[in-house]
Amino acid sequence: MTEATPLVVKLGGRLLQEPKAIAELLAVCQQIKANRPLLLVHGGGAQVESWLHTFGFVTEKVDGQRVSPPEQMPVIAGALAGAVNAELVALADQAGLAPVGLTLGAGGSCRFECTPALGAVAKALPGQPALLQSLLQQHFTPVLSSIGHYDGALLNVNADLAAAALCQLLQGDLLLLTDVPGILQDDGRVMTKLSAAEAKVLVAEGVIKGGMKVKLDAALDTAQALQRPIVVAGWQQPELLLPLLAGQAVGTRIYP
Ligand SMILES: Nc1ncnc2c1ncn2[C@@H]1O[C@H](COP(=O)(O)OP(=O)(O)O)[C@@H](O)[C@H]1O
Ligand SMILES: CC(=O)N[C@@H](CCC(=O)OP(=O)(O)O)C(=O)O
Repeated sequence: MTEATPLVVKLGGRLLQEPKAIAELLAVCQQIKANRPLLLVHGGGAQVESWLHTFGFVTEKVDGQRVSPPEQMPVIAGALAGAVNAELVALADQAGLAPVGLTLGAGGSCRFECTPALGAVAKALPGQPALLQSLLQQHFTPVLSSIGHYDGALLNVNADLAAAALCQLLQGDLLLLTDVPGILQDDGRVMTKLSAAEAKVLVAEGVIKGGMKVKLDAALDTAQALQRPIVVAGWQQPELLLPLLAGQAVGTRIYP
């Protein structure tokens, strides 16, 4: 990965429920930020699930994406753009990252392509880079939730797809951190490399599915758009992130 190219790191929601792991990861982020601009994008699917149940809603996912009726959006946004974003900003501040909490629509950073079959769900597309570039130039760390908006209404975007759009916007590198050490074969081993053609076969065989299929789509789309590999890796071993960024075989590198 090139020096001074912005790095977009996506954190899955379950990481934010592990205080020790998030503290260790943010300490590594501080080291990364000493060398290159850093932007964090977070999920929070587990937190959304818990909030929706507390408010008496039933919720389901279709192909890894949450069906989001508009009447559930205040709760979904309350969890993602409210509690989870504010908590991550607080922890990132403590770690010295100078964070700025934002949603995807801030400064027109993303545009949105709605998926009406799933309710208020949308895919994010790259929009205007000026706000994020200006924050990065001033050494802030933008911290984005995956909440968007269109026509005055809130939208729920899968956080991997949100990170992909932001990475394409900034022509950056993308690191998708999740609760498994990479994309796994059916025997449980991590695949160190994966091409678009190989991925197609593994999806057809049902080896890659659900949330990992969405992550794979986000990675392939970005790898194709920027003609550079995208990494899916685990957050459980933050000590491997600096070697990963130095080019060592950690997690799964996805090639266009
Ligand atoms: N081939 C695969 N390799 C690894 N994980 C997979 C695979 N297929 C499906 N998964 C599932 O995808 C999950 C990661 O996606 P997701 O739950 O959306 O993570 P996150 O919340 O970090 O975005 C894994 O925990 C696993 O249950
Ligand atoms: C449309 C859609 O599926 N939105 C996701 C947004 C959060 C997310 O992606 O969280 P993780 O990264 O922790 O899975 C959701 O509601 O769960």
